[in-house]
This record gives sequence, structure tokens and C-alpha cells, in this order.
Amino acid sequence: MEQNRDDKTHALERLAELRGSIDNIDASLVHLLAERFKLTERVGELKADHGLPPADESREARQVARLRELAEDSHLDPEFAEKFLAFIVAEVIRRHERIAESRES
Ligand SMILES: C=C(O[C@@H]1C=C(C(=O)O)C=C[C@H]1O)C(=O)O
Repeated sequence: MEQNRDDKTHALERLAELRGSIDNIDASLVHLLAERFKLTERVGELKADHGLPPADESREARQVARLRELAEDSHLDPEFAEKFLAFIVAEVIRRHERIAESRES
């Protein structure tokens, strides 16, 4: 009984420790995404200023191939890595379209 309580206390301590590290990683992800969006915003402005299209499928294909390889090397599911990139890129393109529209009006 006493042993069970010790085990559980230990498990709860370990859980809090792991969650602390997860919180740090989540914070890094948010910071990295914010930096990425600052850069893509500049790309969107550059494209709009020079009449370039918001999306670039050949660039995206190269990014997907590269990320899938990196994911495999890091033992991350490449399908997940691809979906994650697609989710971000879709939002970037939406923003580029908005920038282009605002230049037109
Ligand atoms: C940022 C760009 O615009 C779009 C968004 C991309 C991205 O978020 O990485 C990649 C290609 C484009 O479809 C770009 O052309 O580099």
C-alpha cells in the first residue's frame, strides 16, 4: 500500500517534469512560427509589389521532399510532417492573397 503511494507520487513528479519540458517546446514552436510568419509576410509583400503569384508549387514540392527526409532521419512520421507543413503553407498563401488584394484596392 505504502509502496503504491510512493510509486504514484514518483509518477506524478515525473509527469510534471515531462510536462514542463513539453511546455518549453510548445513555447519554442510558437516563437519559431512567429518568426517564420514575419518572414513569409515579407515574401508576400515582395510578391505583391512585383506581381508574383502568392503560391509556388515547385518550391512547396521541394520543401515537402526535404521535410519528409528530415522527418525520417528524426524518427518523426513523414506523413505528419507533410500535413503540418501543408497546414502552415495554406495559411501563408491565404495571407499572401490578402496582401495582393489590399494592393489592388
Ligand atoms: C513563402 C512563400 O510563399 C508560399 C508559401 C511557402 C511557405 O510557407 O514556405 C512556400 C511557397 C509558396 O507557396 C515562397 O514562395 O517562398
